Formats: sequence, structure tokens, C-alpha cells
Amino acid sequence: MRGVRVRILLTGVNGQVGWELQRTLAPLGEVIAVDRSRLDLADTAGIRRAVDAIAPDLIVNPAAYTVVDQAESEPDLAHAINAAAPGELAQAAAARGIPLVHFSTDYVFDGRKSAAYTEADAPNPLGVYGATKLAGEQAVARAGAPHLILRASWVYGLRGRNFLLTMQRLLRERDSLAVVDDQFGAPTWSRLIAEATALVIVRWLDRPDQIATSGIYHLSCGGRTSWRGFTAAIRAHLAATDAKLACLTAIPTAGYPTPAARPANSQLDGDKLAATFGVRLPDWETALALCLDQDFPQSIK
Ligand SMILES: NC(=O)C1=CN([C@@H]2O[C@H](COP(=O)(O)OP(=O)(O)OC[C@H]3O[C@@H](n4cnc5c(N)ncnc54)[C@H](OP(=O)(O)O)[C@@H]3O)[C@@H](O)[C@H]2O)C=CC1
Ligand SMILES: Cc1cn([C@H]2C[C@H](O)[C@@H](COP(=O)(O)OP(=O)(O)O[C@H]3O[C@@H](C)C(=O)[C@@H](O)[C@H]3O)O2)c(=O)[nH]c1=O
Ligand SMILES: [Mg+2]
Repeated sequence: MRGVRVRILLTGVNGQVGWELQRTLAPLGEVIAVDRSRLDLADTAGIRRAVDAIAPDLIVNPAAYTVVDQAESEPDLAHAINAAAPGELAQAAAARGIPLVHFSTDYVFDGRKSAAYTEADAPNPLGVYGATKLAGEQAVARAGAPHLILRASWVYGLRGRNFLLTMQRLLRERDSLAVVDDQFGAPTWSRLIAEATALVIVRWLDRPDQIATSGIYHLSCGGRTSWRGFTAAIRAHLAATDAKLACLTAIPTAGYPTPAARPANSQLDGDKLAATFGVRLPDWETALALCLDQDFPQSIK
């Protein structure tokens, strides 16, 4: 693949990660970005036909059903998009002899481990979203195409639907805000995921051992915090410009009941990605500062 411009089929281009991937994959080749109107992943039967019509050299699939609570009442749709569709994409890739890069989530874990999860830890999802994402991982692995499954966590950015934008709005609107303080993980900026993914793809496609290096890799920011801790950091950044912000209180999970259960700890260990591809994302606090375009803490003034 060295030096060759590849045709890349990219799904989910209006999503957080897909939007950023459109830009970070552009230097690698021709990006054929498809949205739901061109490739509806709920239509499992149409996927193979669409892939064959596009005839890509590589498939990158950040599209997913990501509404965690709603998934509890739409398990069939979530399964179609998160499990059946990646399986079809991977089978199409295997049939064409091309590689697939797929994304998954920290919510495949049950959160009972106190340390960071490695790729060797057994998944045990607590809800429909996590279960369908795990089924997607398994379907991709089974298909036999060279593949990377990149597990991210707590994805945010300045675009789309995410916790950062929700909290910025609520902190401005409300007098007080109660946020759970007993679920831990690492917030991860969508742009860094997309930049790291492009770098990993270049290094992976350059290797002779794409099948041997196929598998699951954890790709999320370093460190960990709670949802309240993440909100406190968002609040601290906002305080530079906004005089009046909601007071923050810590609550237990039981104080914010949701249809889907979430892991108490889903910090991901990034050592395997660093050892294999030389890529590691910065700590979540550094990433948040980069995203919000604040002064970088260590920068020389
Ligand atoms: N968001 C998060 O916190 C985390 C996400 N991940 C994983 O990372 C990946 C990227 O997530 P993220 O970018 O945040 O997701 P988003 O929810 O921001 O975007 C998902 C995209 O998938 C598309 N999509 C949904 N249903 C269909 C369908 N039937 N056919 C075609 N496209 C569809 C959406 O299209 P449309 O715009 O039309 O709705 C949207 O563009 C996913 O695999 C996700 O599971 C992992 C950890 C955390
Ligand atoms: C809005 C709000 C949420 N919370 C809690 C609810 C929940 O336990 C936690 C996180 O809320 P959210 O529902 O926004 O986050 P959630 O949808 O669970 O986010 C997850 O999305 C999927 C797609 C992933 O893959 C995960 O990595 C993760 O990012 O914060 C509060 O405590 N107070 C609040 O005001
Ligand atoms: Mg959500």
C-alpha cells in the first residue's frame, strides 16, 4: 500500500467521529463519504450492493446507533445498525480482500474492574447499546477480513450531540446542576480519535502483517474522571467567559435514574495501541483544553 492513494468508503459522516475523519483521511486517498441517504445501515440486505458499487480499497465505519437509553426500547434497530451492519461490511470487505476499520465502545464492559480495562479483559455489557456494539465487534472479527476495532470512550466535540455541549448549555441555563460522581471513564475528543485513526491506518497499511495485527485496540484519552469531574472541568473553562454558571453538585448513579445501566468504571488502557502503532492520546484534561482552544498548560508564553 506504500505510496498508493486508496479509495476509502467512510460511513457516518454526519456523526462526531465521522465528520472529523472526512478531513483526517483526506490525505490518504479518495474519501467516498456516505450518509444515511446513500447507505442506510439499518437495511442490512443493501449493504453488500452499496459496497460493491463503490468498490473501495478500505472501509472505515464510525456510524452507529449511539443513543444509549433509547436503545433499551429499540433493541432490534440498535442490533441492525451496531451488529448486523458491521458484520455485513466486514463480509463485503473479506469478499473483496480489503481491510475494515470499525469503532466500538467502553460500554462493552460492566465496570466492575477498578483498574483500566485492557483488550484482554472480558466484556460484559450492561445495556442494549453495549451488547449490540459487542455483537458488532464479534461479527467483524468473524468475517475474516483484515480489521481494526478501535474502542473509544465518552466522545465529545464542538459539533453534534454530546455531553460537552449538553453541559455547556445546562451550566448556562440552570442555577444548579446535579451530576453523577460514581461512574468513571475518560472523555475523548472526536478530533483526536480521527487524527489518531488516520495515523494508525497509515502505519497499519504499511505493514506486511495486517492479519496478525488485526483485532481490538483501545483508543481513548488518558487519565480518568467522573461525569461530575468532567462537568467541573467544562465549567472551569466556561468561567473564563461566563459570569453566571450553575453550581455543581455530586450525586450517586441512583440519583439520576436512566433506562440503561452504565459501567461504574470504563477507563481504557491504551498500551496495546501505543506498543503496536506508536500512537497514544493525551490525558483527557489536555485534550479538553485543546478542544476548547484555551492556553495549553505547559506552553511557553
Ligand atoms: N459517542 C460516544 O460517546 C462514543 C462513541 N463510540 C463509538 O464511536 C463511533 C462513533 O461515534 P460518534 O461519532 O460519537 O457517533 P454519532 O452518534 O455522533 O454519529 C453516528 C453516525 O451514525 C449514523 N447512523 C446512525 N444510524 C444510521 C443508519 N441507519 N444508516 C447510516 N448511518 C447511520 C448517524 O447518521 P445521522 O447523522 O443521519 O443520524 C451519525 O452520522 C461509534 O461506533 C460509537 O459507537 C465509542 C465510545 C463513545
Ligand atoms: C445530562 C445529565 C447526565 N447525567 C449522567 C447520566 C449518565 O449517567 C451520565 C452520562 O450521560 P450521557 O447519557 O450524556 O452519556 P452516555 O450517553 O451514557 O455516553 C455514552 O455514550 C455512548 C455512545 C458511549 O459509547 C459511551 O462511551 C458514553 O460516551 O451522566 C447526570 O448525572 N446529570 C445530568 O444533568
Ligand atoms: Mg447519550
